[in-house]
Amino acid sequence: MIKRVAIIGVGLIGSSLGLALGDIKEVEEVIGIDKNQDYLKEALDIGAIDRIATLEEGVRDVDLIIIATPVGIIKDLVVEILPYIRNETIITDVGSTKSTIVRELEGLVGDHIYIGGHPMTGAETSGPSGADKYLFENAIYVLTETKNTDQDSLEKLKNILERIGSQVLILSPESHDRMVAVTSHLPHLIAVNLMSVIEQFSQEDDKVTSLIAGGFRDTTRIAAGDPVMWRDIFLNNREMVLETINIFEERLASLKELILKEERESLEQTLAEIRDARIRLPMKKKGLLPSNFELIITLKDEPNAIGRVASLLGDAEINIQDIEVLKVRDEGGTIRLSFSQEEKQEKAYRLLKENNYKVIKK
Ligand SMILES: NC(=O)c1ccc[n+]([C@@H]2O[C@H](COP(=O)([O-])OP(=O)(O)OC[C@H]3O[C@@H](n4cnc5c(N)ncnc54)[C@H](O)[C@@H]3O)[C@@H](O)[C@H]2O)c1
Ligand SMILES: O=C(O)C(=O)C[C@]1(C(=O)O)C=C[C@@H](O)C=C1
Repeated sequence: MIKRVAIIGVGLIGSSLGLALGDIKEVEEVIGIDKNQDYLKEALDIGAIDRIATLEEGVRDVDLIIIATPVGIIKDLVVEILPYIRNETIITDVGSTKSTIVRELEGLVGDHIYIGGHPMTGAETSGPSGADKYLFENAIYVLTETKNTDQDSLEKLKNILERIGSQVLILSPESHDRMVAVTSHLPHLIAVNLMSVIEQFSQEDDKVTSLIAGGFRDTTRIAAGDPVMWRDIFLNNREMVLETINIFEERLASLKELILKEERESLEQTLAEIRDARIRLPMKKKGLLPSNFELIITLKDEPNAIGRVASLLGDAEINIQDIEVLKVRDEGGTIRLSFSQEEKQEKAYRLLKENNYKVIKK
């Protein structure tokens, strides 16, 4: 049974895991280790960890060690802790890339147990201030399996991750890296590149940014992500990322060609095929994407309008996963609420209707 957990790196993912695991009855203690003292204090204040420890002392007598630092230093940290830990302690990490880390660590850990992990959920913020105990609810959590994987430990880890609401998907490190190159790493690169284009335009005319609407916001949110984390991801999954960039460049070149040659029909047909593929994505089913169940609510322009919605749902113990202001007008505004499960969306919908809110499901 996993009773004591040490988290190395109490940033966004580490603290979110601390909050979620701390809620499990059998988990008696969550220990926080970090090089950043402010983050450690913050993690302690929000209840993500029960106490702060040094690397050497914190990992000595725990059942599970989670390494939640940038990818580039995971291997060195594991090497550093090996002399202090018990053989049966499970070591895992949450790094966004897996092949290199798993290959290197499996060669290094000897009789110790290491299982690679990667939660397919997150945010563009860093540190414990953005931590969310519901981050893993209904989200895919990848665990890697190789011929060296200890099956009992894999099962134990899978079990505890399911207890915090994740859907565990077991993959080889290589297929994980191939898939995330296109679902996560390429999107980040595109967001960053798009952001750099608007930067160039806004240096010529600063009014450009005032024309930003939903499309730009939706496609660039992740460009605010931590540069160290993303540097490590791109360099660690270099080959796969380069392969997806090549495919992206080819696709962009053919779209460019259609526009250049004013090929109306082909352009429309290509756009229609891509739109259909986007609509077919399993966004609302349990699948490779975290579910996203949304409500759109129109509010009157009055003080604390959003606060009242939040309180109404909070009092009914319905957790709002995300809240976004879509439009603000003189007569009021529109907000979008996201929930992690369809049942929560349904419960919130009924409650808001009963309280005479103008609300639609998405
Ligand atoms: N942010 C996301 O959306 C997301 C999602 C899934 C996985 N990940 C992965 O999770 C890991 C952590 O990302 P995050 O978003 O929580 O970043 P973060 O910056 O919020 O947290 C990283 C933490 O690691 C600590 N750290 C760095 N070097 C350290 C060292 N030598 N010793 C001890 N602590 C050290 C930092 O002080 C910080 O608290 C990364 O490997 C990232 O690839 C991130
Ligand atoms: O910001 C988010 O919403 C995320 O899900 C972050 C995200 C992603 O976009 O794929 C970023 C990197 C991680 O390794 C996993 C998740």
